[in-house]
Amino acid sequence: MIKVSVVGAKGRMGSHVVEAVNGAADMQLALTLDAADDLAAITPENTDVTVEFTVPSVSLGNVLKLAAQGVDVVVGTTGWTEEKLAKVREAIANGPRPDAQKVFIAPNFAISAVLADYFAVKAAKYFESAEVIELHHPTKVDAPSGTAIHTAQGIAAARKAAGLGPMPDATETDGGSRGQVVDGVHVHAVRLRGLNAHEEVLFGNAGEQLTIRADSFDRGSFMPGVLLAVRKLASDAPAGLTVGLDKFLDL
Ligand SMILES: NC(=O)C1=CN([C@@H]2O[C@H](COP(=O)(O)OP(=O)(O)OC[C@H]3O[C@@H](n4cnc5c(N)ncnc54)[C@H](O)[C@@H]3O)[C@@H](O)[C@H]2O)C=CC1
Ligand SMILES: O=C(O)C1=N[C@H](C(=O)O)C[C@H](O)C1
Repeated sequence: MIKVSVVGAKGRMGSHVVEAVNGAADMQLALTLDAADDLAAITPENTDVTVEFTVPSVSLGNVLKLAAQGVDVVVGTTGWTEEKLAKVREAIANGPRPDAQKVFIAPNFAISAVLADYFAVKAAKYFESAEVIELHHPTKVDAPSGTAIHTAQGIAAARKAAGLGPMPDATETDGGSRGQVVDGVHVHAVRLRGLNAHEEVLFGNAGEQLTIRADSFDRGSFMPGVLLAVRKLASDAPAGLTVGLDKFLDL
């Protein structure tokens, strides 16, 4: 049995994870923590893998504490930057299990979103223009979504590797309508009651367009990916920091 603790257990995602772990025949729920609880309660003795879904402002601190306690972590919380990832690598290197500690961070656990991201990176070098639109429930605290940032970064890297220059854009005045620019890719965020988590990647050439769209209608859509990551960390995932569910899929 894989002993799984959940941090952020009272939240929208955390409560789904608790339910999913309880429903998994090979897992046993260990501790469920939320804000104000002490992470020191989670140890390698009572927990094989901790799942962390909290808020971007606290997630790095949580992961650093858990790494210092030698606990393996699956992280779904957004807000990760290269600087924050570097701190996680440092915490692993300075922690009690530098050669065995595993931390896994995924911007998105839904297979539809992971594939959309993967296909977008593949398509990027064939198009002059690319923009990302993400659409979410209005209770989401961050914009743009972690997934949209990840997709834009992937598109930008693929364009750069293919030797593509900046995208055509004659905008001279912008009151904010062109969205946030992530590595040269415009990212737009919609917040609308009734939505859950959705992303569209638009690619354009003269006279043609490709649209890649992923829709998560229900938070249950993230759970197979979360459980897959827990199982991978408890078995053959490499030690160190791994980012992206695509690393655990046969793509
Ligand atoms: N990677 C993925 O597939 C997905 C990622 N997310 C991300 O997961 C995060 C959480 O999203 P939701 O569950 O919708 O948010 P939420 O606001 O419903 O839940 C957050 C929970 O974290 C708790 N919390 C706050 N500070 C804490 C602390 N210091 N220690 C422990 N718990 C603390 C809150 O009390 C709350 O229960 C967001 O960053 C969101 O973007 C959401 C859906 C899918
Ligand atoms: O807050 C959410 O809901 C989601 N957050 C993640 C993100 O920011 O990419 C994943 C998914 O889009 C749902």
